[in-house]
Amino acid sequence: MNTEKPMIQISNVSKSFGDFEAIKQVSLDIPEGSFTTLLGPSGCGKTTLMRLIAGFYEPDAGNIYIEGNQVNGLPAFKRNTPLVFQEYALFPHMTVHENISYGLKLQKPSRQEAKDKVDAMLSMFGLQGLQGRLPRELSGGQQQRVAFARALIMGQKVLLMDEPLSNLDAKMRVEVRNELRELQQRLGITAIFVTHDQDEALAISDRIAVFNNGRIGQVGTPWDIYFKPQSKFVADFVGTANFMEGEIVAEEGEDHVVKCGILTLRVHRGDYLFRSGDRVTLVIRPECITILDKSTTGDNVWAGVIQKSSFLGRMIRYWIDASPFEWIVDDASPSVRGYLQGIVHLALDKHKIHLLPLEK
Ligand SMILES: Nc1ncnc2c1ncn2[C@@H]1O[C@H](COP(=O)(O)OP(=O)(O)OP(=O)(O)O)[C@@H](O)[C@H]1O
Repeated sequence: MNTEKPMIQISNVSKSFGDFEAIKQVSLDIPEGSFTTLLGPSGCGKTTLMRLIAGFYEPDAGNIYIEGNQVNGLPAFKRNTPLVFQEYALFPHMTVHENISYGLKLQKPSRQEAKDKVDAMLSMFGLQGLQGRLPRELSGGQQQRVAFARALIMGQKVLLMDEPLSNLDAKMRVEVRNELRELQQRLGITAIFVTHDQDEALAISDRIAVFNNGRIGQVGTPWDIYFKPQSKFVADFVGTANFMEGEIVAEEGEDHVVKCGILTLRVHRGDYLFRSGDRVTLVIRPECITILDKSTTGDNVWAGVIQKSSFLGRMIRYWIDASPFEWIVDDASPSVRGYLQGIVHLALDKHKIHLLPLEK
C-alpha cells in the first residue's frame, strides 16, 4: 500500500540550538504506507527532524501534522510514533518476551492476550524460540529485530528509525533491511528511516529526502535522485559522478551540442529547457561510460589513458586521463578483458548525460 495521502506533514519547520539553526524551514509530506528515507552527511539535521516528528523536540516555528492533526506540543508517548535507534535500547535485565510486551502494560491485557500478541511479533520477526533469552544472549541482528517488534506491538501505523542498522555487519545489515522493507510493505506501515548510507537509501526507499545543512535539497524516488539530481550537491552525495562544465553551442535534431573545453558532446534534449548559450554542468555516472574494445570514431567517443584501477568485485573502477579531464569509469564485465592498461577508447550514450544549470 502506498497512497499519496500524507500520514505526516512537516510544514515550514525550523529548530535551533542556541544560535545554531539545525533545521531551516523544512517542509515535507510523508505519504501513508510509504518508506521515506532522510539521507545526508553527518550533522545535516536528520536526527533533529526525526526527534521533532517523534515529539522529543518542539519546533521553534512551523507545524507537524500526523493524520491531519497538528501535534505541536503533544508529548512523545501520545504520538504513536515509536522511534528505533542504532543502539537497540532493550532493557538488559528483561527477556525477549518482557521487552516486546513492555508497551502493552498500559493496556492491561490478560496473560493469554499478551502471549498471543508477543507470539505474533516473534513469528513476524523470525524470533520464535528466543522469548526466554536476555538481550546479551542474542546476536546484533536478533536484538534489532526485538527492538522492531517492541516498537510495533501496539499496532502502530508509523515507525521512525534512526540509523537502526548501523551496528550490524554488512551481510546482516542487508538481510535485516530486506526483512524490514518486506514487513513495512506487508503491514502498510508509514516508515521514516535515517541513514547516511546512500546504497541503503537507494535500495530500501519509496522516496528519499536528501538533506544538506538543515535544508532538504531534493525529494524524489531513488531513481530520480540518482539519475536526475537537481543539484551538484545531490549528484555528488548520492553515488559517484563525473562533472564537467560546458556551454550549449547548438541544437541539432533531438540533441543539444555541448562544448566542454576541447571535448564536444551531444546530449539528448529530452525534457530540458536549455538554449544555445546556456552554461551547464554535465553529470555522468561512471557506469554510463563504456570502454570500447577497439578504436572507433563517432559522436561522444574519445580516447584516454588509464591512470589506475580498483577491483570492486562486481566491477573494476578506472581513473582515465583525457586531459584536461580525469574520468571515473566503471567496467561491469571485467572478466572478458581482465584489467586494462594504457590507451582506451570511451563512448558515452547521449541519453545518459544529465544536465544541470551551472551553479554560480
Ligand atoms: N541537543 C543539541 N544541542 C546542540 N546542538 C545540537 C543538538 N542536537 C543536534 N545539534 C546540532 O545540530 C546539527 C544537526 O544534528 P543532527 O544530529 O540532527 O545531525 P544528523 O544529520 O543526524 O547527523 P549524524 O548523521 O552525524 O547523526 C549538528 O550540527 C549538531 O551538532
